Amino acid sequence: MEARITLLPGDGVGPEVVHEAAACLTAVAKAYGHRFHLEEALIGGAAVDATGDPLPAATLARCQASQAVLLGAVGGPAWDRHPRDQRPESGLLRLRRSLGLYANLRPVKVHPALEDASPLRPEVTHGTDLMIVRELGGGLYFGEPRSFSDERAVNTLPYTRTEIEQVARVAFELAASRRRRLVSVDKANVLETSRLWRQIVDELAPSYPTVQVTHAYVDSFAMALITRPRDFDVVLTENLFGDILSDEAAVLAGSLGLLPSASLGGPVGLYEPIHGSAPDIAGRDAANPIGTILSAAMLLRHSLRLETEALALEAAVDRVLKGGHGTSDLGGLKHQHGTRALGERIREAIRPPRAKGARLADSAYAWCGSPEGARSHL
Ligand SMILES: NC(=O)c1ccc[n+]([C@@H]2O[C@H](COP(=O)([O-])OP(=O)(O)OC[C@H]3O[C@@H](n4cnc5c(N)ncnc54)[C@H](O)[C@@H]3O)[C@@H](O)[C@H]2O)c1
Ligand SMILES: CC(C)[C@H](C(=O)O)[C@@H](O)C(=O)O
Ligand SMILES: [Mg+2]
Repeated sequence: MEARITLLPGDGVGPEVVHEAAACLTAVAKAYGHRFHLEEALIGGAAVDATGDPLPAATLARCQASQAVLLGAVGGPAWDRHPRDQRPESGLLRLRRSLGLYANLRPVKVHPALEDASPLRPEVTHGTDLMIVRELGGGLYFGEPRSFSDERAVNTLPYTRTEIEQVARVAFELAASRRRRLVSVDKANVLETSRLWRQIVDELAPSYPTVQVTHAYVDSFAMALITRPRDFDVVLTENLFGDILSDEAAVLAGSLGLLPSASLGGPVGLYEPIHGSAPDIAGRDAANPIGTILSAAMLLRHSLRLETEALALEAAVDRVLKGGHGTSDLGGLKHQHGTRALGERIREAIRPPRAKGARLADSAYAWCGSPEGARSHL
């Protein structure tokens, strides 16, 4: 197939990790006989420096004209004092909103080769396989009124029935196609929007009779997530809670650099690692590219509907980790590499279709749960 994919490298380690993931997409295209047209555009601080706008109109137009977007990260100390609409992060938020993306899928798996990479005990983390479904288009990030002065600052946390229902349905569908457990995380003991959230999740539950639904308060859930992660399957939550809980969940996996994400809901999907621009290691060939490479696998699966190719890329990552290869953030692995060398190893591990020993679906990172389930409500 032919596909147009926009690359948004962004800031800090963004260009380094996107470079490796884009090369993986090219390698998949070659192995499987596709033509991917990869075109770069500016976003974030890089775009502010070049144009004064963290999401230039040309970038948005290019994203809208492609089938999928792969983003690295935005932000960094150079832009921290810029006014809000010229901050790199505001460009990313505008992009998510403009593309109509409301469901952010953040899978968290603990790879058997990385059980010693986490500060948590392997008895706790072993076998963890979660899907965090984070609402992405509403809540505190976008709520009005918002204001700032030296004496008083305001943010607002609104949610409408429609916003809650549409993301909750994605989570229910995913749960139905996975291990049929859904935990909805809120703060209904304090927040009105959380009360509505809980009410709507309960209203939807009878339509998904196979799914066992529970509710949890975000404070105690934050503890449960890292003390008994195997108890959870799909985790549904609002925008800010999902942001925080997914970084916390990275501790289970072994590094923030490992976790991918897919943002869905509109005609064009956005794929990005959950980490930021990592200014402390930027430009040193030290960033872990796996989160971005696994995001590229999600892109193949969700936007291009190339499930076998997605599995092939996930299997390549799996094989490289099993061989003891990683970046320096993955403590305990035998062979430590830079970003580029690890990316190259992963590319070389991509197997063409029907290759001997490909065993794609068996890899530790293989998607669990039918993407069709998620699609039916997107
Ligand atoms: N989606 C995004 O673009 C995104 C996400 C989060 C943060 N940010 C922005 O990034 C900037 C830095 O934020 P931060 O430092 O709080 O968070 P961060 O995620 O950039 O970094 C947190 C820690 O994790 C490490 N880390 C992150 N990615 C890594 C990787 N791929 N490999 C190895 N280690 C990795 C970093 O070195 C750092 O020690 C801020 O401007 C923030 O707003 C952007
Ligand atoms: C950079 C920031 C706006 C972003 C968010 O909060 O959504 C990031 O933390 C993320 O997790 O993608
Ligand atoms: Mg975040």
